[in-house]
Amino acid sequence: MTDTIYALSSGALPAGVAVLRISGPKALDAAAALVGPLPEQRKAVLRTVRDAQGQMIDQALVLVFQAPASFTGEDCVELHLHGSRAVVAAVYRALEALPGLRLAEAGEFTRRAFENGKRDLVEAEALADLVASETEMQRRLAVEQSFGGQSALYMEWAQRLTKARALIEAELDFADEEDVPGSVSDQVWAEVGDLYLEVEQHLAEAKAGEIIRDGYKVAIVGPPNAGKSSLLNALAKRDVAIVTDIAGTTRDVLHVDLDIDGYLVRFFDTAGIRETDDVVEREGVRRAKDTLEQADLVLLLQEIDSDPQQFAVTGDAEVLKVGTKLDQHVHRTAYDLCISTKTGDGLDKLRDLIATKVKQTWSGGLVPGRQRHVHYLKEASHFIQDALNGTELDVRAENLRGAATSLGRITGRVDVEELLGVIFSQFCIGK
Ligand SMILES: Nc1nc2c(ncn2[C@@H]2O[C@H](COP(=O)(O)OP(=O)(O)OP(=O)(O)O)[C@@H](O)[C@H]2O)c(=O)[nH]1
Ligand SMILES: [K+]
Ligand SMILES: [Mg+2]
Repeated sequence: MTDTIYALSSGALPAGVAVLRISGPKALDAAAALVGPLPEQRKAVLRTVRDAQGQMIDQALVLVFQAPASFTGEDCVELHLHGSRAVVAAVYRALEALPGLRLAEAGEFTRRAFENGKRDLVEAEALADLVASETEMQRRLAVEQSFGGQSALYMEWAQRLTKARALIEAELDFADEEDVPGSVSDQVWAEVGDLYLEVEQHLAEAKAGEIIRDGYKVAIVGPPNAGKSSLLNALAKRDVAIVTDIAGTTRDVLHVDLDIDGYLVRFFDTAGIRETDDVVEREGVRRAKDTLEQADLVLLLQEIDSDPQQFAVTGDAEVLKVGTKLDQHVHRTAYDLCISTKTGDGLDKLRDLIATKVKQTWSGGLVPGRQRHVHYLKEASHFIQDALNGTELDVRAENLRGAATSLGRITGRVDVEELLGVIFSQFCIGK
């Protein structure tokens, strides 16, 4: 029999309330052992929680969810206890003493929800993202993927592919017979071609998902003493980086995460880029160049009126030229923007500019949320491409099956053969 599992589902203790969740075949018995007769399901009732000796542990709200109408799809009980470490420890001890019960492993409730068909993989991952979300956009993306149409989109694509395959296979089977229309296949391949474009378009938005989840990466680069670390500190509003008038102060890459208009933006302060014999500084410069290449946006800092920088900016990130120490110079048009960290001049404008840029990265629609999704989407796309370019009809059909299977792996739900049954029941070839 499946173990019955329990764990704290709410946050760190102490807290006003601690929600302890019990799930599995013995959940109801276990809860009854602690609180006596259980309330009617889905009705919160106050009960006294006692240990096996009858000693009172706490008073708690008890909520019963009977299978399958629960988060995990199993019998579930929630105890809303007072959120103290000692209360929770005492309840854990009481539960541990019951046969067939054990503490849940990380993610085990959600895993059971998946196994019992309550959520697919995309929804389960998105739920984890939602719980971990810190910015408004991370929340929105997670909600979109958890309860929006992400899974339905992949399911629909798999369905279209499977239908196309069924039609192609039908043509193979009935090729010699007169009663099958000569070329449904032109139409089928045109539709597969449309689908290919849709998948590619969706894949092209993978970057947006990555930026929302992992942050929009802004590299602060430039020659030594340009004021890079001063800018990082000004943005962070605290002394994160060491600032001195010695050129070559920063060596390690330092970063600060900011929430700008609901987006996670990660600023990286780097070593001033220059030729140097100093081994440590040279490593710093190498890291600075690395950071530059991986950035979504580069802030190229330079003191106004100083000699133009001597290094090439590589990578495909957009570059903003920022003139620094505006308090000591007059504004020059050679820069996209001029700032002074001393007076704060231009900093709001810089922030606004970055906000505008990061907002352009996601329009709020469905985008691949994770590397795992991107992997299978690319796999599906390759299969579709091979199907479109192939010559042997049976090989082409097999590629269509491969593509549908890849899509099915994203949600972990789409059983291609099952889909085939659904589709075949809708048409009447060979009837
Ligand atoms: N007047 C003025 N001085 C500034 C400003 N920003 C930075 N400085 C000064 O310029 C010097 C270098 O500043 P940093 O922030 O350390 O420059 P950096 O680009 O990080 O330098 P490295 O890490 O050595 O590459 C320090 O003495 C700062 O006080 C500014 O806006 N106005
Ligand atoms: K410096
Ligand atoms: Mg510095």
